Amino acid sequence: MNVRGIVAGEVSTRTVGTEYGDRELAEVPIRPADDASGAGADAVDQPTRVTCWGKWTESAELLEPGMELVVTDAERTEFRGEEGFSTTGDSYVVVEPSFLVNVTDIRSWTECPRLYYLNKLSGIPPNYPVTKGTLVHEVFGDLLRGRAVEESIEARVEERGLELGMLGESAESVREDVRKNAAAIEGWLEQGRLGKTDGGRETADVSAERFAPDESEWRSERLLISATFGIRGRADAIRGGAPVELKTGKNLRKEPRFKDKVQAACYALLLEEEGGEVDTGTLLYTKNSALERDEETGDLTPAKEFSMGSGLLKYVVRLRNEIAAMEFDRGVPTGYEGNASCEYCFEQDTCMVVSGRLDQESKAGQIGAALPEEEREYFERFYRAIEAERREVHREYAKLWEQSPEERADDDRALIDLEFEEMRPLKGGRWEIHARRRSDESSKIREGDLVLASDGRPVRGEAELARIERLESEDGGEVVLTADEPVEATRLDVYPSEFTTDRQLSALHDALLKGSERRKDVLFGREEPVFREVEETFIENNAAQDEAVRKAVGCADLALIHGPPGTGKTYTIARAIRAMVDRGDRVILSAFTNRAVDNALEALRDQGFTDFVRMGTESGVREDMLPFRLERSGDPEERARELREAPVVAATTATCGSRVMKETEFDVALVDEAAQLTEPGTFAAANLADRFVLVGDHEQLPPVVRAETGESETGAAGGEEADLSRSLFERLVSAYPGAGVMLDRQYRMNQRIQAFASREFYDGELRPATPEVAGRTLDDIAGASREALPDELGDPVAFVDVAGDAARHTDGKEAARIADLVECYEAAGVPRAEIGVIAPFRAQVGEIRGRVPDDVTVDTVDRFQGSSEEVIIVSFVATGDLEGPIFEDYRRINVALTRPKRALVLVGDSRALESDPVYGRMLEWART
Ligand SMILES: Nc1ncnc2c1ncn2[C@@H]1O[C@H](COP(=O)(O)OP(=O)(O)OP(=O)(O)O)[C@@H](O)[C@H]1O
Repeated sequence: MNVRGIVAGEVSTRTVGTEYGDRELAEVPIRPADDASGAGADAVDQPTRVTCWGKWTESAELLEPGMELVVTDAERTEFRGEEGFSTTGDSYVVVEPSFLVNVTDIRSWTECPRLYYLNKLSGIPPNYPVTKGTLVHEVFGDLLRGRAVEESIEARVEERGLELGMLGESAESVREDVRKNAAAIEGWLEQGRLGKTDGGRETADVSAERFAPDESEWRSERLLISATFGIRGRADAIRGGAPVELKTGKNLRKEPRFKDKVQAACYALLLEEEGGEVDTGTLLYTKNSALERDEETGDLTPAKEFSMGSGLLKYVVRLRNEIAAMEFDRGVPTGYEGNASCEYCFEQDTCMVVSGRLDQESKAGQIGAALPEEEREYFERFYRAIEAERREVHREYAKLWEQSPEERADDDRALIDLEFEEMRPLKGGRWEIHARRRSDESSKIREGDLVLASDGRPVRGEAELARIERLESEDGGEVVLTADEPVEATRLDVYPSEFTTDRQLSALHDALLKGSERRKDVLFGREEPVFREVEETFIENNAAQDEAVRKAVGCADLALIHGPPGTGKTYTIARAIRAMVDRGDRVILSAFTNRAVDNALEALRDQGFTDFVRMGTESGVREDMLPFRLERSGDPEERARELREAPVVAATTATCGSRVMKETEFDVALVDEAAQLTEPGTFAAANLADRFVLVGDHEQLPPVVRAETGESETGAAGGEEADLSRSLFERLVSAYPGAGVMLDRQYRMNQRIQAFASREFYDGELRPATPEVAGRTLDDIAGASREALPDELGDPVAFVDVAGDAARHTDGKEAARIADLVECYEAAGVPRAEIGVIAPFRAQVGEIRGRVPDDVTVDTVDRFQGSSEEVIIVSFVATGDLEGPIFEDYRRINVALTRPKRALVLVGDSRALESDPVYGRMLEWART
């Protein structure tokens, strides 16, 4: 039986005499979880005790009250009349099982806990050995899938042209390198095909039959997630049910390296959880085959097998527990936890620098002066906040097994209704998977997303990471996926990714540990930002825009452009970039979303400037910008030159944090949608340049933060997450008002429409740019007339009162009324595609979508930011005395109300809305 619960008090350890001699035990008081399978109904919520024997005391000693604990194969015990549980010989003790530790992290933790931490901080370094390693792995996968070796090498090296070019490598020398490593793989596969083992001592007791390499027994790259052990990873390959790991280094001993065994053992655990029996692991050291026998002594066989004992499996779980326990309170390892020797460590210097700069205790010691206290404190705060985000991502993972498929679908986290149709192998070894939808349920899944495609069981079944190439929303709609491995997909799940957390952490690290002193002086308020006088006039007809361009061009450190809705941010950005390029600056243009990046490029093109390259994936970049997209594959030198020499490079902030981009430098970083970026998220772009210009509006959507603010789960005072929800843009606007300009003339809304937002959010300073804008109405649209509208919709701003029903997140009556309104506008001659409907909850979005024609855009506020329509209808789903916030915060209301150009209709329950002061004022405005 498995016991799961929350640690409810202090753990006590002692030694007792048993019939086998003295043994250690640890007693852990726990509160069993509701679903504790073994606890029995009567024991639910009753504190009880788990006794952990022997080596498991090490894990038990890591426990603190509040942590979660799982003991597998526990047995019920009674001791002095008290019931409890105890570990058995088959048990595993798992600390904080919902914290999913990566297999590669467990591997670096065995080398040194500090290495694990350093890897997390600085991300994967851009260097040739890393890229070569990836290439060899890719070729390995290809060979297993039956691709010819030369073809694979050729194609894989070509694909990484840009990356290799930035590292200064030539295609020919890389191919040669990879070829040498691939020889080991090929030789080994060949042996396998002949039904032989490699003859090493470790394999003597492994029968050849068991590994009789029937092709169907092979699988390359397999994503494995364990709910029980809290471990996740991608195995390089699985042969006859056992893990095979590829290492591009050499190993001249008979035995695999210990850390490599640990890694293979992790995969073995993951495979065993699926029901297999794993008793061997194989490590393939590809460099061995590239060595000359007469120059090296030792065992040159690349493949080394070892037998997988239960002792090793338990050991890796204990290692994993150390990581999970340390991460519980987001601690920082010192290196003393392990017994590695710093002397032989390649990372010793980095380790000492990080310890020195952050004044951390470390086994390697410290070098260099510590950062000023405020910077260390800042680092600490943001580190913790980012790690809190990571925890939230892990919680999302846990939902993969905690929620039923229906619950996941209701939560918009999965499409569970697919009918699998067919799979086709693609050139290059990938697969194209076709399926059809059986309903038109909404979900968060979009084209271009990476999802977990499965046979219906994302954790225990067949599951693969797949990209959505096509996703039709209606019943019977087509779904096309591409994946490295075939999977008969009937279900797609949102794949929780730590990508953003990882990138934020390394941007934070780079900003503080590698950033210029001058930049930090300004960021930390020790020096004021400096501006050069710029005499030139850039924009004749808009004084604020013109000043914004002058600030952007003249800043020595930073400039801030505050752009309320429709004030020409994009136009100003394009003008500023041209002015900078004229002065000889190289510019990185970035934004939070692909859409904003493409919009800014479009504005540049409209202004006659096209000397830019667009970084991004094919599915991320908008079609009209694809011709400017920098192809990653090709000749290394050529590709790198294109990136290094372009006067303007455009990419999302996420891409700015990539390894390739870290190899480039710019004079200026111009970042749009900066108010939606966290501070570290902003650094990802700003780190690449000497100066930066942020453009945004902190009165619209803030950065998306998953972790809740307030009390943190450890009970410590909250607030650390709050740092992430405030953008650097917002902080700097209030710290240096003089460094910013607010664009105050809007080119979008009729005067009536903008009045409320101007007063409520922009101190009344937002005005229509021209009389034409101020006086816009539906009559300006060809074929449309306000005359044809019912009286209540005659004014550009209207309110339609619909008494709320009691439901929390939907309102059918309101949805029906909105469908009527859409018809009215259509009848009055407004094209459907010019009508947008905004609702606060996804459920209501679904409710409305079912009632209006497809070409009317219906969505939540977040999806509307940055866009506009002729007519906007807002559904409030307000009810009762407004218990919860409708639009989460008022900034969302600002976004909703500023999307329309010519007509705005608010639909809601006036009694409910009046109970809130801001909505009350909104009603007053809408009704006058
Ligand atoms: N100085 C100007 N003179 C004439 N037209 C302008 C000027 N500035 C902006 N516009 C026009 O106003 C419209 C809105 O500008 P733009 O798209 O740059 O706004 P934005 O602030 O980026 O909008 P959003 O709030 O949606 O991000 C565009 O059609 C643009 O061409």
